[in-house]
Amino acid sequence: MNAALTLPSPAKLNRMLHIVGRREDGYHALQTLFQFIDLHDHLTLASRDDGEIQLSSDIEGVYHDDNLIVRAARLLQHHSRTPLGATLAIEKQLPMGGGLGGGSSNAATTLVGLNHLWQLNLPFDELARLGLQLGADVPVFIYGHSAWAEGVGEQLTAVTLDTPWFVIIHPGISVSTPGVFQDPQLTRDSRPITMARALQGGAPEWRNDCEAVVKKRYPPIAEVLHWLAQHAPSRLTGTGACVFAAFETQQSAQAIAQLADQHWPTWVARGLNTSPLHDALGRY
Ligand SMILES: C[C@@](CO)(OP(=O)(O)O)[C@H](O)COP(=O)(O)OP(=O)(O)OC[C@H]1O[C@@H](n2ccc(N)nc2=O)[C@H](O)[C@@H]1O
Ligand SMILES: Nc1ncnc2c1ncn2[C@@H]1O[C@H](COP(=O)(O)OP(=O)(O)O)[C@@H](O)[C@H]1O
Repeated sequence: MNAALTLPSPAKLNRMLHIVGRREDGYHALQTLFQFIDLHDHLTLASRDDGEIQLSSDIEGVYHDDNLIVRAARLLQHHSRTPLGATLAIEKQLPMGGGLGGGSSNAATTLVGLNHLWQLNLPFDELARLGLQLGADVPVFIYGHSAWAEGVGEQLTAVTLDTPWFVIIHPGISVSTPGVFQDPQLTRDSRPITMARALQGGAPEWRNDCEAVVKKRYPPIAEVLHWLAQHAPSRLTGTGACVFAAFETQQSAQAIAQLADQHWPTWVARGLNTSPLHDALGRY
């Protein structure tokens, strides 16, 4: 194996998420604010000359060929027609299917990392277009900046958000994203707002339109939202299952996290405006 790159693959939060329509293909038009947090997986990538793509570490419950890391590597290999392959290893910290975007982030880190390792020099726009084939949230992880997103999340405008400390709680169950989007009771007609309005923050704009349906379908998530709301405004990220609240200081976040941790897996993480992936890549 040639020299390896080890890169972080961070999580995101949806600070707010509105559903403003439904497209003809059944996908929903969103307005959302994405922010990265300093919680991440680690992906190690090494180039190989035989053209093989191998993920050397398994993720429980995900077949090798279905893994977004493998799919992203194969997609880039095919697109660029490189004769090179890669050996990849993932050290997973982020819970799967928790609304933290771990799978999309892994795909983005793979695309950005292999673009560097294989010396393809493809621009981020091209990687983002490729990444969108793998998941709606991949492009934001490619560009690596907090963003206002529209469409299905692919129309991105970089923004600068406040960077509080977040308490993030996993209610211990997984949410079916298609189930939430198919629910007849889902709010899908929120009035579109401007980015400027969204950036003013605060209620009523900083809400997640998936929350009502998710609470109805998954009582344990309703319980966590209710518990956390006793301490600070609590919100769902993406379609869940994770729930978060923002705190001004690390100490205040840690105090609440200690209480939550007695019942549910809990993390304290700082909000970021640039992705740790891009910070790390700059060091290579
Ligand atoms: C809504 C978000 C916000 O970040 O939720 P999270 O996945 O992060 O929780 C994402 O954009 C989700 O993106 P992603 O996770 O890639 O969604 P997919 O797996 O492609 O979607 C699963 C299914 O949900 C529905 N779906 C998804 C996204 C969307 N904008 N409209 C939809 O209707 C579609 O039925 C789709 O087949
Ligand atoms: N490398 C990967 N990491 C996480 N999930 C993956 C990966 N590859 C495929 N998946 C699949 O994608 C699903 C969504 O994962 P994830 O992106 O973590 O959740 P979410 O979209 O809720 O934030 C997982 O349940 C898993 O089946």
